[in-house]
Amino acid sequence: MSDILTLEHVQKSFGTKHVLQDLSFSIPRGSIFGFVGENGAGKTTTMRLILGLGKADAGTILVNGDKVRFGETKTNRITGYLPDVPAFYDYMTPAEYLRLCADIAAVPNANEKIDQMLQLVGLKNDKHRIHGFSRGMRQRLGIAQALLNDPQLLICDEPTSALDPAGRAEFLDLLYSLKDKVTVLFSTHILSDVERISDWVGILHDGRVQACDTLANLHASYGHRQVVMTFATTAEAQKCAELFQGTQHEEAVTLTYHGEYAPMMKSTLQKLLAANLTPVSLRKADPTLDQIFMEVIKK
Ligand SMILES: Nc1ncnc2c1ncn2[C@@H]1O[C@H](COP(=O)(O)OP(=O)(O)OP(=O)(O)O)[C@@H](O)[C@H]1O
Repeated sequence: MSDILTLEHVQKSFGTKHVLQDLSFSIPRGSIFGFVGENGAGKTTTMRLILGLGKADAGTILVNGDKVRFGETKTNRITGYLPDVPAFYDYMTPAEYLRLCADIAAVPNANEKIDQMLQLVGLKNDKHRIHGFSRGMRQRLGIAQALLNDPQLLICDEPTSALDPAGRAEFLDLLYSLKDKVTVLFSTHILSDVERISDWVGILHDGRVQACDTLANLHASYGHRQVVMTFATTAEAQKCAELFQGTQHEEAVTLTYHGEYAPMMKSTLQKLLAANLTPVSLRKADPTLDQIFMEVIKK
């Protein structure tokens, strides 16, 4: 089976508010899946349903082929969870805290495992207590805790939103380093984080996953692919803009294209040579995930 998680026609309302209207998507095993949506789109609600912490009004959720049932924790044996604001006993050292979690979850070879996890997330096994930890260190301790039971699926709810840029970069590198060990589902509204480490993306909007694909396929299906050329003179830029029906701004010309870059650029360069036009710079400008996101949610 290639999908670690499948949601089919999941619905969830709070009173009259239909948060999840018809949610269907799957997460391929081994991927780093970026679950994106605006604030209030329903990302946390979805994660709580996957963990059996909330009750869906309709639909099916399968983790590793097993049905998730509200209040039952069977599927959580293979799931690790990092909540948006992880809570710890601040008076403990990280090793003491992990020891407590390992005891509760009956993790075998706990001492060895705790050392491994602390090393993995870059925390020291020393006397420092959690209350002095930065947010980034807390997130990393949260990952160590979530990985204690060797999960197959790691779920992280907005793990980077409270971190500064350096802490975010560090945390994303850590998530990326887990790629061969565990499938990662992480929610965020920071699209550059998704571009940085995800290979799959699901875009949640209006209670549905509106697009779910590899990042590469989303780039191929949405947005305008563009090439920006600059010339030494505006006269040359104007000639180029006329030749390719591009958009000119002073010495720069933007060309929009469809399909593959290489064949398009070969024929563009041939036409430029034939017209005796020599760009002084040439830049491929593919759409960002922000642009793709805006296009998907406006559909
Ligand atoms: N227990 C609840 N009772 C009532 N409304 C709720 C409850 N939980 C969530 N909601 C509402 O459901 C909607 C989706 O919330 P959710 O926290 O899932 O969104 P989110 O995508 O995680 O947003 P954020 O990025 O702000 O965390 C919000 O409008 C929220 O107010």
